[in-house]
Amino acid sequence: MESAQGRIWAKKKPEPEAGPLLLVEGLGKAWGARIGCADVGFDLYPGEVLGIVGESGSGKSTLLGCLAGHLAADTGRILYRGRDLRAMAEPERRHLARTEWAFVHQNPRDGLRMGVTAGANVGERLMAVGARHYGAIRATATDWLGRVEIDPARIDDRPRAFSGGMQQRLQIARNLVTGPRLVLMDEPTGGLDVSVQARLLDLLRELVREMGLAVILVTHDLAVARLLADRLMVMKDGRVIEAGLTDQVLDDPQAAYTQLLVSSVLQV
Ligand SMILES: Nc1ncnc2c1ncn2[C@@H]1O[C@H](COP(=O)(O)OP(=O)(O)OP(=O)(O)O)[C@@H](O)[C@H]1O
Repeated sequence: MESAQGRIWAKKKPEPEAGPLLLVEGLGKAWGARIGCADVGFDLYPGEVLGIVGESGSGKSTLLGCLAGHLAADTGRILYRGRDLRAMAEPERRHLARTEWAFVHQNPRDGLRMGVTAGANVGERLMAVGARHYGAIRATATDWLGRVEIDPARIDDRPRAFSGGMQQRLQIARNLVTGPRLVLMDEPTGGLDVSVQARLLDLLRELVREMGLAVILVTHDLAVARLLADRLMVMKDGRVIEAGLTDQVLDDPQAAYTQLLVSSVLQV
């Protein structure tokens, strides 16, 4: 997308759509005799943030991996804008992942190319969706570094010269620059100092709102879920045991397990 100024803009508000962006039904994956996740179902509308919480081993990563196509589910349907991802040919799915989806890893090293500059980390995503004009790509990368509060003067530095918080912000810029509709996030603030986490959460909240992103956010941190998520799904032993509006689930949990989770009796 090129504006009159020759810049590439990624601030894309999704046009209103009738149905959910994502509709998941009966999703399951076993690891041998062990349940990874089972019978998971939910919907997600444009602009909505769905938090997935639960203790370690409850199936959050397995579910996210199945949604992202990193893992092959055994059962169920994943309908993205009405099309079943599990029935989609791999090249088409990859194209979708590149153009409409994004994945923010807990460890920025998993989502960045550490051997190339910050500018190239952002710019190569634009090139992957067809941008070719070097000046426009660099201008957009510069804009995005500013948006994620990295000094644009550091555009030619490699990510390994950045702090953990800066690396995570760079990973976010790399993911959002192409204006995806759906972003999967796996513990995006995990492993960061509390003060760094707080600023990153503010930044994520602003970007999600401004870009109208739909987000699936896996976190074990209920404070993070409270800040970012509109709705919550609580998982235990691979199954969804409670779901609802975030405030409802956290302030008035129905399942005994959620009550324990909220009262922090459980170590999550
Ligand atoms: N690669 C694997 N091989 C075998 N079993 C696995 C594998 N990955 C996950 N599991 C099992 O699947 C179940 C769900 O694990 P999963 O990692 O999805 O939970 P989680 O909620 O993401 O945990 P955490 O918060 O610790 O990442 C667990 O019983 C786990 O032992």
